Amino acid sequence: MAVYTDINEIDLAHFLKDYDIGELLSYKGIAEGVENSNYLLHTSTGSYILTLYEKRVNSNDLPFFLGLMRHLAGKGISCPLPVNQKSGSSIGELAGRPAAIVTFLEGMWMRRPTVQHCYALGEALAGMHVAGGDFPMRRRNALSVEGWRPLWDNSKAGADRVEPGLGKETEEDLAFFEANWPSHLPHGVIHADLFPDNVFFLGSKLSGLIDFYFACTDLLAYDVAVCLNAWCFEKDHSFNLTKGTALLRGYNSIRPLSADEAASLPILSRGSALRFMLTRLYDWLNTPEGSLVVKKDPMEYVRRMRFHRQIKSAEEYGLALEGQKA
Ligand SMILES: Nc1ncnc2c1ncn2[C@@H]1O[C@H](COP(=O)(O)OP(=O)(O)OP(=O)(O)O)[C@@H](O)[C@H]1O
Ligand SMILES: N[C@@H](CCO)C(=O)O
Repeated sequence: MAVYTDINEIDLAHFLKDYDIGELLSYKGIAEGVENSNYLLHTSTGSYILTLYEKRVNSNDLPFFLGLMRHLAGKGISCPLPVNQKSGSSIGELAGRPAAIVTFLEGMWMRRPTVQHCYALGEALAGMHVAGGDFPMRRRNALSVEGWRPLWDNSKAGADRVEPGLGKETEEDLAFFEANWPSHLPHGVIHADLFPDNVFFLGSKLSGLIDFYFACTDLLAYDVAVCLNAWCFEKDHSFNLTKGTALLRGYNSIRPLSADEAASLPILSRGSALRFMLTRLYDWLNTPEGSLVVKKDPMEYVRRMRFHRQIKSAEEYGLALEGQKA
C-alpha cells in the first residue's frame, strides 16, 4: 500500500486549522497509487483528498500541477479542485512533506474498460486538451525523448536479465526516436499518464480525471498515444481495434487530429510504449524487495513496442483517415 508518510490526528487537526473546510471527523490512508501518500478526509463540510508529496515529485512543480487542476476545473473539466488555505495558498506542509487538499471525486476506475469507456475517455482527453489551450504555465516533459537516455543509462546493465536481447533492442529504438521524433506537432497541456486507474466512471459515464502529477507541456497527440497503449490492449497483449476506433472517434469528435498528427501516431505510440517500459524497468531493477512501490511489468510494454514497430498507418489503430484535416 502506498502510504509512505504516517500522520496522526493531532498533527492533521492542527494542519486543517489553516483551511476553511470544517472540523475533522475521520481520515484514512488510501492503498492505491505509487507516487505519493494519499488520505481520504471526512470533515463537517464533506470529503476531501489529502496528498503528501513524496520525493519523486519536485515541489517546484506543484504550482503547475495544482494551477492546472484549478484551470481545468474552472473550464468545466471534472477533475479535483485544489482547496486553498485561508492564506490563499494551495500548498501547505505536513509531516515534513509538501501537502495539498483537493476535492473528492465520486466514481471508480475500470479494471476492464469497455469500448464505451474508450470512447468516453477519448472525448475527455480531447476536452482536456482544448480546455488546457489557454493555461499560461509551462512545464517541460522530463519523460519525453531527451529524458529517455538518462533513464536507460541507469537500467541498461540489467536489461538483458529481464529479457535477453532487450539491451540491443532498446538502444536501437532510442537512436531511432532521437533522430525521428516529430517535435513539430501541436503542443499544449498533456496529462501524460492517463491510464485507466486515473479515470473515474459512475456506471458508463466518465465522472472525472485524477493524478495530474506527470502533466506537462508536450505534443497533444503523444497523450493520445499514451492512451492507446494504456486502454486498447487486452490481457493477452493483443491490440483491440474496436477499442482503438472508439477512443480515436471520441477524441476526434472534440478535437480532430491533424493529418500530421495522424501520420505520427505509430511513432508516438511506439515512443510512449518505450517511456513506460523504461520507468517500469528502472523500478523493476532498482526497487528493493519489501518496498511499498508496486512494481509493474516492463515486458507488457516491450510487447507493445514490438507491436507498434509493425504499424504503418494510424488506420491500423482504427483512425478513419478520410475525416482528417490537412
Ligand atoms: N480527487 C480524488 N477523488 C477521489 N479519489 C481520489 C482522488 N485523488 C486520488 N484518489 C484516490 O487515491 C488513489 C491514488 O491517487 P493517485 O493516482 O493520484 O496517486 P499517486 O500516488 O500519484 O499514484 P500513481 O501515480 O501511481 O497513479 C486513487 O486511485 C483514488 O482511489
Ligand atoms: N501508469 C504508469 C505508472 C504510474 O505513473 C505505468 O503503468 O507504468
